[in-house]
Amino acid sequence: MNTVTLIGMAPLVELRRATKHYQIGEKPVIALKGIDISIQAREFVAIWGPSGSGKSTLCNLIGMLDSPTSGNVLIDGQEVDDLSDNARSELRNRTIGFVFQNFNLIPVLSALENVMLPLQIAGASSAVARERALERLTEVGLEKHVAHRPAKLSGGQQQRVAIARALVTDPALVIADEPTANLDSGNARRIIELMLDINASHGTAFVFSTHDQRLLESVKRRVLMQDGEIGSDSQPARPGTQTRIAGSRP
Ligand SMILES: Nc1ncnc2c1ncn2[C@@H]1O[C@H](COP(=O)(O)OP(=O)(O)OP(=O)(O)O)[C@@H](O)[C@H]1O
Repeated sequence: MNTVTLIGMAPLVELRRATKHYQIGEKPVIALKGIDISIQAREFVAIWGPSGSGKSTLCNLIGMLDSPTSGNVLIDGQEVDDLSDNARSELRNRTIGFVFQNFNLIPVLSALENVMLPLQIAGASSAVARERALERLTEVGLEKHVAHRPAKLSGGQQQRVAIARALVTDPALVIADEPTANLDSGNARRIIELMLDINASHGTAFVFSTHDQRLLESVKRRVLMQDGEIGSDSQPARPGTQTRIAGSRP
């Protein structure tokens, strides 16, 4: 499996002094206050922190789903702002896969058809899409459930389908925004373990967000968000760094 397609000297994704302001009526909301962060190829990064601290906004900027109010986003050293909308979408589709809190599967399609879809949209034949989708569903442990529609699957199984779908185009990076928010603690842990396994075996980089500190035990690089800024408890990307889990929720 050819997962990592961008292996330049530059980070996979870099944000420089990125801010994000929203306007609610008259009231401005400053969601990000000038973030500097680099995600390297093959990294596994947890973005954690309390509700409203800016985790989703940060994930959206890293994944090019949204643009910063000021500052820069670079993908493999290339300024995203310099790209046309089409070039930007093409780069995003080629580089990044997404997993969402609500799974976002298409209810009338089977697990297999859901996973085939990104490849078919990208122009792959049904035969190729089917073969690759089956491989990914097998990797996430769902080879016996390929014909099931989402409603016939548990939450944990639906999220596995969503992970298989995110991986099917062989992205260098998967962004998972609160992927465990709708799962019980056992399934939540298994989803994190699955992402860690895929990261270790295929080199796919992962950025996932959570407000649940208990899910951070196995994750070496943790970025703490606090009021739109990166907090001082964040762990830098250093191989072998393992940190003590602090006792209280952020
Ligand atoms: N589309 C929007 N319009 C207005 N304000 C927004 C919008 N999206 C986010 N915000 C605000 O920006 C701040 C950061 O929100 P964000 O969703 O990034 O935080 P979060 O840490 O992901 O929170 P949660 O864990 O609850 O999802 C919050 O004050 C939020 O209300």
